[in-house]
Order: sequence, then C-alpha cells, then structure tokens
Amino acid sequence: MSESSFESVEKTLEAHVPEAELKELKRILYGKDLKKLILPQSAVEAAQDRDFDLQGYVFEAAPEQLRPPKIVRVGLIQNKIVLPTDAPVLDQITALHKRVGEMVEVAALCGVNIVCFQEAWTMPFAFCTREKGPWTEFAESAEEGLTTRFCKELAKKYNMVVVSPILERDEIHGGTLWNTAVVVSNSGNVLGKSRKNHIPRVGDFNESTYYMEGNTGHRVFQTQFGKIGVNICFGRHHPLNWFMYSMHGAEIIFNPSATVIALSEPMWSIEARNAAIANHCFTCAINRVGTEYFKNEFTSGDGKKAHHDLGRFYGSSYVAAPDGSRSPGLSRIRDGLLVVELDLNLNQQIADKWNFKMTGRYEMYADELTKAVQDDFKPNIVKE
Ligand SMILES: NC(=O)NCCC(=O)O
Repeated sequence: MSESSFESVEKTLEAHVPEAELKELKRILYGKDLKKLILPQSAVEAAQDRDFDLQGYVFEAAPEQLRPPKIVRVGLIQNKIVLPTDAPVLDQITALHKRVGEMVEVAALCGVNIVCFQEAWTMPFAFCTREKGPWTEFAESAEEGLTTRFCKELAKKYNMVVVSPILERDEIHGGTLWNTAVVVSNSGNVLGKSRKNHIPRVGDFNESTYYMEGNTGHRVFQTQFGKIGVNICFGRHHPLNWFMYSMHGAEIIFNPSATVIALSEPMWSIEARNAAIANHCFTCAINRVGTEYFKNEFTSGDGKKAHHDLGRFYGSSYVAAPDGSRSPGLSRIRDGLLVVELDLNLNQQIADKWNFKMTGRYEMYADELTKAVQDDFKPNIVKE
C-alpha cells in the first residue's frame, strides 16, 4: 500500500484487529475508547454528499457537587486547497471560502460552538517557494479583510466562535506581514488576534521570507464557551509556548498547522497530546491534507533536487484531553470535520489529581531562565 492510500491508523486497526482486542488496543493507544458523539443524520448525509470525513467523540468529566458540567462542542476543519496554485488569487480564496463554508454549515448542524480552521487556510502553503508574488497578495487585514468579513457572517449565522488563521497584512505598521489567527466571537464581532510566535526554518518551510515573529504574546480569548488560546503550527514543538497559553488561563489551545509526512508525522500524535497532559487543558491539532504543486521549482539549500511540491500534508487532526486520552485522528488523505464534546471541568479535576500546576517550580525556572539568557551565563555543570 502506498502512503497516499493509507487513510488512517484507526481504519486499519478496525479492519484487521478482532473486536475484543480492539477495545484494549484503543485503551492503550488513546487512553480510553471514547464514546462516539451521536451526530444528526442530516449532518452525516451532508458530509457524504460533500465528500468529507465526519467524526464525533465525547470527552466526559465526573459530576461535581458545586459546579455544573461545562460542556462545549468544538469543530476542527482540515481541507485540501480547491483550485490549482496558479489560478487567480481571488478565485482561490473564494473557492476555499465556499468549501470551508459548506463544512461549517455541517458543523452547525452538529451543534459546534467553536470552530477552528487550518493554518493559512485561505491559500496554498506557498512559503516553500520563497517567491513573493503572487503569495503576498493572499495577505489580508485581520480586522477588515475579505476573509474576516466572511467569518463574521458565519459566526453570526451559526452563533459560533470562529478561529480563522490567515496571512495578515498589518497596514498600520507599514504593511507588515504576520501569520495570524483571527478570533471572531459568536456575536459576529472580532474578539482579537493572536500571531504565530515561532517561525520554522526547517526543510522547505521557508516561512521567514514572508512574515515576522508574532508580538501578541500568549493572549487568551474569553469566549462564551470557554477560554481559548491559539498556538500556531511550529509553536507546537515548543513546550514553553503551550505552557504560557495555559499560564494565561487557556482551557482549550488550538494548534492550526500545515505540515508534511516526511518532516513531522512521527511527532504529530505526541506533541499536542503531551501539551494537554502537561498543562491540564484540552488541545486541538489541525493539519491540512493533499499535495500542492507550484509552477516554478524550488530548493531549500539542503542538497535536494529542485522540486515542485512540499510533499503530502497528512491531515490526522485530533483532540487531546488533560487526562492523557485523545480522539482518533481524522483521515490522512481526505477533507474532514472532527466534532468533539468536551466537559471543561475535566481540566480542574485532572489538575487536582496530578497537581502539575501546583508542583511546578516556576520561581526556580524563572530565576534560572533569566540567568540563562544573559551573555555571562555559566551553565550549572559540576565537574570532577
Ligand atoms: N507551518 C509550519 O510552521 N510548519 C513547520 C513544520 C512543522 O512544524 O511540522
């Protein structure tokens, strides 16, 4: 079987492992065999007609005496680009709006309260090319751009918080480009924006050619459905980046991404899951699917022959919980919508059990980190 026809670990396990062993296998692999979310027939049929993977799961928490359950439904959307990368810019953007819009409509049928799209969802992941045009033309104002106006309509229509990661053009600062997640409240107003803190310099991910390291810190958005942070793509390799969103109170941290098989697939199932465990919160990892071809060949100074694509984006979007459990992943090859129902009370329940926040030695780390970034830092190494 080729890498392009291997749909998911879960499908293969379900096809080949006997029922009794499958249950135990899922417990070991995923922490528990999560309850499936019953989704409306209209949503299931629409997903079939529109040709995307639709899955739903429930993360439960124990009942408490003083606090009611804090239930929220989250939707993660992964997709291929719709038009070829040399189609006119506006046509590409409009086609993606249409495709993702029809997926959001299904999310609404499933009762989703907060939806998050993949990194730079309105464009091909053209940062590999290092060419400026036409790719910088995909950049838009976070507050007034075409895409934000589109998301405001979705948010209002479906009473849904929309997390929309775009390439941002910041006109009031000389047209600076940023890699930004715009958070639109379910009221239809822009709640704010959060910029990607870490820029990859690995393989074909030549993103420093395009945008700057974010300057919005680890901002957390208080929505009607819970406090959310957005740790964009490469930030997932940085445990302190996750940690700081959680320090600011994030109950759910989204990780909209764009990453390919050869580079990161072995890391994918570990990093967001570990962050959920370490920070007593939920994490949502989203990756695009498909292979995107660019007319002009490019190289990345790594000795490889010039090529026209980054390789295959492997989807596999999933949600991880503070107790170490996780949902199955969406397809590696198809567009998909993952709907999860979370009880946010689980965060405090697990915090009270494991006490990572309480036992963290933050003053000690802060003191040592402060010294470690000084020019005259002396590593604390004892030698004979
Ligand atoms: N978009 C992005 O930051 N990709 C880098 C590759 C990775 O982090 O796996």
